Parts: sequence; structure tokens; C-alpha cells
Amino acid sequence: MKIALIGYGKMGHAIEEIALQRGHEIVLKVGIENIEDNTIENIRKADVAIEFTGPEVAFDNVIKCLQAGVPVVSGSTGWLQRFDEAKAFCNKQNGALLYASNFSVGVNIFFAINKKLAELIAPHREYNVSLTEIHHTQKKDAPSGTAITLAEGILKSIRQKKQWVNEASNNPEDLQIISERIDPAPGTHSITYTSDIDDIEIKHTAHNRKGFATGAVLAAEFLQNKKGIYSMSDVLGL
Ligand SMILES: NC(=O)C1=CN([C@@H]2O[C@H](COP(=O)(O)OP(=O)(O)OC[C@H]3O[C@@H](n4cnc5c(N)ncnc54)[C@H](OP(=O)(O)O)[C@@H]3O)[C@@H](O)[C@H]2O)C=CC1
Ligand SMILES: O=C(O)C1=N[C@H](C(=O)O)C[C@H](O)C1
Repeated sequence: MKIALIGYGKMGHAIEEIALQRGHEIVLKVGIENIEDNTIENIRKADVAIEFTGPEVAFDNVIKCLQAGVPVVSGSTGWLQRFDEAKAFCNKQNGALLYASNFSVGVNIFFAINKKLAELIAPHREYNVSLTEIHHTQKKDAPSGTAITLAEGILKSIRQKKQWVNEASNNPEDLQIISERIDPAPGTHSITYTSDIDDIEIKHTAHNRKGFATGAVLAAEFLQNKKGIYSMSDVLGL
């Protein structure tokens, strides 16, 4: 499979390594230093584009891949306020878009555990829930995309929480997400339910970026020759 890498930073490099190991060819690598190569014509040389850039530029990059008629896997976080627009454009173009706030198999299993735990705890209102995410200091967005997905999974079941907030809060309706930035943390997420009697905590710790990169390549393999909007749960059948 011919892959265009849009964004050639920490994730772009990690994805390149896994893609080559799996027998794929990288036909385009775009970073800030060669941004002039980020053209529809160049993207068209690929079977699939994998986009890991950042919050400010992800939407434009996704749109450009869809304009090129190339299926796009996007892992950039912090741009989901424009996701509905991207989905509408994808459908209008009859294109293919796969987004996940986290591509690792472990985190996607963790998402399922998080939802199940929230369902089990929901009737027991003596528990208060909070969320912590820890990432490296170069991360541009807070809270992490993964933390937002986890918070959405909790808010579906824990009805006394009305919204997530990214700060310490005494409002019982706020689901508190605490963001810590410590090097070299690739990504740690924990959810804690606290009562006077006991605590229940679940935690996922990424040791490196291999899981995210492998998941992104699996997603690209899945998306080739498809139309529509997908997520990592479609790839993993979760
Ligand atoms: N969904 C998931 O599983 C994961 C998601 N992420 C997300 O992926 C994104 C990238 O992460 P990471 O690789 O660690 O970040 P990096 O900052 O290491 O890499 C991003 C790269 O994109 C480049 N870039 C900036 N603007 C453009 C543009 N317009 N076109 C092409 N390239 C551009 C940057 O260049 P420069 O540095 O010169 O600005 C940089 O090299 C983040 O949003 C992060 O949160 C990360 C890990 C896993
Ligand atoms: O920026 C990162 O590094 C990561 N970003 C994603 C997120 O915001 O959830 C996924 C992973 O945790 C690493």
C-alpha cells in the first residue's frame, strides 16, 4: 500500500517505521520544512493518507486529502469542534475518513472497560469520579483527546455529572479532568471513583508510541478502498 504521511514529527516517524515493517511504501512525507509538497497532486500518489499534525492544521489537512479523493486516517487531537464539518465534507465527496483519539489496542480496550465500569457504578451515587491524564511537555492540547473520549464514556452513564471541565472543581456536576505535563510520558490515563468506604481506579499507561503507530497503520490498511466514516472500534471490532 502507498502511504502519504501528513505530519512527520514524533508520530510520523513512529508510523513510518511500522509501515515499512509491514511492507508498505511511503510515497509522501510532509512536515513544516517541506510544506510546499503538501499538494492535492502529491497526495493523489497515495492509496491512503495518515495525518498526525496538530490542533490548528488538522482540519485543513483532512479536507485536502478528501479533495484529493484519498482515504484519510487522522490521529490529530484538539480539532474536534470541526469534526462534524469534516464528516459532512467526507460524505459530500463520497470519501473515507477514520478518526480515533487514540489508536492503541490497549486504550481501545480501556475505552470499553471505562464504559462498563461507569454503567456498573451509576446506581451507586456515593462514588465521585475524576480523570487524570499525563503527557509530555510538547503536547499542544489539553485535555488529551483520549481523556475527552473517556469523559464522554463516563457522562453517558453517571447522570449526576453534566459536563467535563479541565480544572479542579468543587461543583458536583463537573467531571474533573486533571492534565499533567511531565517528560517523557507518552500517555497515561486514569479514572478514579472515590467514596468514604473505598476507591476504584483503572489506569492505562503507554510505555512508548508503538501502540499508537501500529494502530494507525492497521487503520490505514482497513480504510483502503472504503467509503464513509469510521473509528478504531470498526477496525478492532470492539
Ligand atoms: N490518536 C492517537 O493515537 C495519537 C494522537 N496524537 C496526536 O497527533 C498529533 C501529532 O502528535 P506528534 O507527532 O506527537 O506531534 P509532533 O509535534 O511531534 O509532530 C507534528 C508534526 O506536524 C508538523 N506540522 C505542523 N503543521 C503542519 C502542516 N500544516 N502540515 C504538515 N505538517 C505539519 C509539525 O511540524 P513543526 O514541529 O515544525 O511545527 C510536526 O513535525 C497531536 O495532535 C497529538 O495529540 C499523538 C499520539 C497518538
Ligand atoms: O499528544 C500525544 O502524545 C498523544 N495524544 C493523544 C491524545 O491527545 O489523547 C493520544 C496519546 O495519549 C498521545
